Amino acid sequence: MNKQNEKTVQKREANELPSALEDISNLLKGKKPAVFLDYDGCLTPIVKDPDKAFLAPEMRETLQQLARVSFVAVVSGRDRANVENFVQLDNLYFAGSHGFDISGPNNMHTEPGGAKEALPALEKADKELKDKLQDVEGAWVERKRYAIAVHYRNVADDDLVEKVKKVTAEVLQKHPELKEGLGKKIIELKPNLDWHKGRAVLWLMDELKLNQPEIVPLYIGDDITDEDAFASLQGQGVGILVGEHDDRTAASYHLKDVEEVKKFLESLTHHLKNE
Ligand SMILES: O=P(O)(O)OC[C@H]1O[C@H](O[C@H]2O[C@H](CO)[C@@H](O)[C@H](O)[C@H]2O)[C@H](O)[C@@H](O)[C@@H]1O
Repeated sequence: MNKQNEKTVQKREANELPSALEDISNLLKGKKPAVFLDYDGCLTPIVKDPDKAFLAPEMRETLQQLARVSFVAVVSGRDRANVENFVQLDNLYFAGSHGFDISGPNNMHTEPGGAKEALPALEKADKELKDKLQDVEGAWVERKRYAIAVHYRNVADDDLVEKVKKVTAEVLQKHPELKEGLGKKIIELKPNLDWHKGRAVLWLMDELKLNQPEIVPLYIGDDITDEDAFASLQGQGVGILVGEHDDRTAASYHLKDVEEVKKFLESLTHHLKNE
C-alpha cells in the first residue's frame, strides 16, 4: 500500500477555496517553494487543436524568471518530448506521460514508474484505435510514449462521441496491461500501474533531495489527473486548482485561469527575490 492510500484525502468544491493570489506569505509559511506545474489549462489555455497549445512568450519569460530563484518542473499528461518542445526552457524538469517519463538539466532522463512492459500493449491499442476511429470525423488518437489520448473535443455529433467512448472501452478491455484515465474531452489509456503525477512529484522531491523542512512543494493544475498530485501533497505541500473540472478537489487554493497562474508565478518570483 502506498502512502497516498494510507491517508484520508480531504476534498472540497472548487468555489470553497481561497485564491492563491490573496497572501503568498501565508501560503508559503516562511518556506521556499518547489514549483510543479501542469501544462494544458494551466500554462496555456485549452484550445481545440492540441498541436496548437503554444506557450505564450510572456509565460515562458515568467517561467524563466521563476526558475532562476526556485526549482520548477512541468508535470504533464503529454508526451515528455512534446511538452519540452512547447516550453523550450532547459533549466526546468519535465515529467511527461503523466509522470512515467522524466527529464531534467544535465541530460537527466529516467522512467521511474516501470511502464516499459506496457509498451507492446500501447502499440497494439494505438493501432486498433486508429483503425476503428479513422472514419469518425473530429476524433483524434494521440500516442504518447506511455499513454494514448483519444480526443473527442472536435466530434460534433453526440452519437459519434458515444461511438468514440464505446470503441475506446472495447479496445481497453482487450488489454489488461492498460487502464482508463479521464481528462478534458479525452479518454486515456495508461499503463495499469500504481503510478501517476503525484507519485512522480514525490519521486522528484526524493531524488532531488527537496524533502527538507524548509521547502514546501506547490502543485498547480486544472484537470482530474492533477488531483493525484493534490492528494499526494496533502499535509506536506500546497495544491492549487486552476479553474474547475467535474469533481471535488483535494487542492487547498484556487486560481481562476492561465492569466492568474502567470500573476501568481510573478508574485512568487518577486517574493523570493525580496525575502
Ligand atoms: O497534464 P496536462 O499537461 O494538462 O495534459 C493533459 C492533456 O492535455 C492535452 O489535451 C488537453 O488540451 C488540448 C489542448 O488545449 C485540448 O484540445 C484537449 O481537449 C485537452 O484534453 C493533450 O493533448 C493530452 O495528451 C494531455 O493528456
